[in-house]
Amino acid sequence: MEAEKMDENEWKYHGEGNQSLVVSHCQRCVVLRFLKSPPNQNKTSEEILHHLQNIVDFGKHVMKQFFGENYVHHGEIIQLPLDFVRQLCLKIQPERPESRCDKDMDTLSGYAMCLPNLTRLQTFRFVEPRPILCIEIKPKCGFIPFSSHVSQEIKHKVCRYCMHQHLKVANGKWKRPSKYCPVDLFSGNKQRMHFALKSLLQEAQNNLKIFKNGELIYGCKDDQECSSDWNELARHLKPFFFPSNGLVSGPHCTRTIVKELIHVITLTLLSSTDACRAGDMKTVPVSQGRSYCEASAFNKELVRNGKHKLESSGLPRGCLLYKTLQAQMLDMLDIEGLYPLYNRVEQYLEEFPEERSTLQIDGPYNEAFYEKLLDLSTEDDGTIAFALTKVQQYRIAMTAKDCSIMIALSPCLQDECSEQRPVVLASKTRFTFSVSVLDLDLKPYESIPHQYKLDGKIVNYYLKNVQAKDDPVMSSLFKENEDCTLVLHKV
Ligand SMILES: O=P(O)(O)O[C@@H]1[C@@H](OP(=O)(O)O)[C@H](OP(=O)(O)O)[C@H](O)[C@H](OP(=O)(O)O)[C@H]1OP(=O)(O)O
Ligand SMILES: Nc1ncnc2c1ncn2[C@@H]1O[C@H](COP(=O)(O)OP(=O)(O)OP(=O)(O)O)[C@@H](O)[C@H]1O
Repeated sequence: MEAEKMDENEWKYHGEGNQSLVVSHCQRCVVLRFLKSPPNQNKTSEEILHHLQNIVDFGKHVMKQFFGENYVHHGEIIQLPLDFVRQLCLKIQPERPESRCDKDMDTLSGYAMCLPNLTRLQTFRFVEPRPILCIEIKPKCGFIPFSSHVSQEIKHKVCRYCMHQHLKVANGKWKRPSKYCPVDLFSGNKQRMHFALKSLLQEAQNNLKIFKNGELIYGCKDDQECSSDWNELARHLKPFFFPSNGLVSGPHCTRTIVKELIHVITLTLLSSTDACRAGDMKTVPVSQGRSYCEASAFNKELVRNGKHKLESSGLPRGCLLYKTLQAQMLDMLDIEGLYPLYNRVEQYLEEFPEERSTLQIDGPYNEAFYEKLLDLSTEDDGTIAFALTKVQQYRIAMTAKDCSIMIALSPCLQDECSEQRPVVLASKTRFTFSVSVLDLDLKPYESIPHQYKLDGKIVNYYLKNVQAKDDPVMSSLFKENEDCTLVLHKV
């Protein structure tokens, strides 16, 4: 891309999260990703460049090893004319959701990341006439903590996402709780995965978005403005799934189309389209801990029907969900076991601040950094080296718990499908597809105390307001002492 010929009119607002804002090119399959920061907390150009370099290095040298070459797109840093960036910022400002405007896009440094547009198929450089559907899923944490450091029994039974839902609804972040449970999605069991995906379609929150030809057609633009009209969605999807059947309509048709969509997403999520270095590394056995969440609506339904055994078929080793789960499980000690180790590192840094760079706390995220992550021992020998390895592994796990998966699908005729491109079959169509992972920015070392506090809040809220209400004995105990934020232990 020629930076000097940049024209803001060729770019449009695409989306944003808490840390970055993304614009897409109208003709080419690329996006620009800009960092964001709170007003009046602008970083210097050098700091922005350093941050972006860290993001690229981390994707290239670390996350590619965990996820595989094809799934990760680390992108490159681009220096843009400041005038272009300022004009672009003005142009897209009206498109931005209000809830994201507490932070401003960086317009002072001129640096951004240039990445492939993952809402397009990865084999095409230019926007092409072929219709493309893209499903973005932010799956969140797919396992129940197995660490012996966990102090509350509930954490061994109910997953963090399901507990967190209650706090989020109470705080007004979402109007309704979602029935989605990540442990079902990561189970590898098709029935459970179908249920999880259907729940995401019912209440997308910030966990599901659907794009058609690069445009958002389903999901939340804003925390307030969510599109969840299945009839409208089916209207968009019909040409993809039933290209020659113009007559089918009505609720039955909507359900059929949504079912087809869920089926195709499940198959692509279970497909293996890449190998990776860490794939051969023995990380954490998926069988550790409980394989289902007690709060999952799917599980509750089974229990209601007198069935008590939830199946988890396990994920195929090569699929992106498996790799994501393995990376998430680098959180072996849980934040409760990790926090004292973080404090050990902090204490050491207080004594030897000059060691911060040798310890690679803030990078560089290179081959040496990756190599140190491979030590999976959990036996604490009291050293700073042990504490640091666990802290860095925890940061990787947190990153994998917050990343998103992009599935791009394009219908193809039988003779069009080449052997190089994976294909997935729906009942009336076949699709070529690509699966990628995005938002792999390493979570900051400094966020660990926040994680510790948030964990306590989520669990306490759940115990006090949800579990206690389900349990008459607990409920009366809480009523007797409304101030009690302390957690009750089983006797
Ligand atoms: O802590 P969580 O699980 O609420 O995750 C945060 C996300 O909230 P979510 O629960 O997905 O709605 C949150 O997403 P939203 O901004 O709420 O869409 C961010 O992704 C946040 O990451 P960062 O700290 O900005 O890098 C995420 O924070 P991290 O914990 O990943 O740092
Ligand atoms: N390479 C890409 N291709 C297409 N769309 C993208 C790409 N990168 C990001 N996006 C879109 O932009 C949105 C915001 O990007 P991203 O998730 O990286 O932001 P973030 O601020 O880091 O997120 P978070 O809030 O999770 O920290 C994504 O949800 C996705 O829809």
